Amino acid sequence: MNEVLDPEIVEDDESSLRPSDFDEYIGQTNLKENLKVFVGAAKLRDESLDHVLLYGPPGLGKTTMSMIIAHEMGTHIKITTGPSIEKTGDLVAILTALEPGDVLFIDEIHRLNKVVEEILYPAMEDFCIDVVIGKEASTRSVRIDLPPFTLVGATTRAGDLSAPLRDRFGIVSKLEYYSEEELTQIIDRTSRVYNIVMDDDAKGELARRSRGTPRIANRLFRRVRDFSQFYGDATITRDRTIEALERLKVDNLGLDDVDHKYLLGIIHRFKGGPVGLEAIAASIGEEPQTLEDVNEPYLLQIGLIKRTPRGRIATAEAYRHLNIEQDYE
Ligand SMILES: Nc1ncnc2c1ncn2[C@@H]1O[C@H](COP(=O)(O)OP(=O)(O)OP(=O)(O)O)[C@@H](O)[C@H]1O
Repeated sequence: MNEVLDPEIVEDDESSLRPSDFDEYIGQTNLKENLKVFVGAAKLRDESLDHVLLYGPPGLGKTTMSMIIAHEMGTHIKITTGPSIEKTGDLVAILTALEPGDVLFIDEIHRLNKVVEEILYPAMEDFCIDVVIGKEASTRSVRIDLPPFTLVGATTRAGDLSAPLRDRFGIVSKLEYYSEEELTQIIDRTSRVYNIVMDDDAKGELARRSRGTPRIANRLFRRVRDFSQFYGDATITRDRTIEALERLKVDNLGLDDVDHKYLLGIIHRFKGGPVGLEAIAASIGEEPQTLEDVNEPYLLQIGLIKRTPRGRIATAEAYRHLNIEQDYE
């Protein structure tokens, strides 16, 4: 059973697409194969799994993987987010309601406030918490034992985690962007779940334009399906896929409007860089944090930008992709 503790988290259309066990989870092979061993060994010892930290760009399957861990361990998962745990009392309430072996998933764990975070240290290490009760002169600290549980923390910014918190995770793993082939398999699975026929080359085209990210592949799949159904196609073809994606302003590398604004900003306003993130963000009216977490990792991965100590640079590849002549001075 999944229990969502944060009212801001909405179980959307995505939930029907989530793979439920290791075998259905496509890609992230290294992480998956290692977790199979750790889960299997914990089950043999009849213990809870050690705490797991998953980091990497959004939409790569951190939440999905934490649900699979709970499923494979034969336990329940409670889902919440760092910013929604405002007071120590909120966390104490969550921890004391856990059943033995439960998985507690905290998304955006880097956004936990310091005081709340400190409660987690003994909870993770010794399965206990110290709670202060009473008022003024009569305050005393009471130790509450917790059942053994597994904390799965997810973050897009592992670097923002404090060292004491990071060190308490026994398993730390980065999720990588998916290859075109893996995304094609994910799209194939999505088309079967939705019972929609899609040509193989249409799947390949969609995979190429999904920025290595399953969540984007599934979102774009739904939009392409809209176009195809609206125009009465029996199957989704490559031509329809390209037409739909062009209308959604997703180019042949999967770059969207914001990526284009970002690259054109560096090239036209800052002569190709180097330029600091804050300056680019201000010049195009976007949030620096979103650019850093969402846009830049993919642009770096496909080699359109470089990060140097003096700032971001648009590479020759970026000029070629945007069809702009590079002006060497
Ligand atoms: N390996 C995978 N195989 C098949 N589908 C996947 C896989 N990983 C993710 N998905 C699909 O992508 C969607 C997004 O995944 P998920 O919500 O787990 O990402 P996330 O990394 O937790 O993102 P965020 O941190 O932004 O919440 C899921 O609903 C699921 O349908």
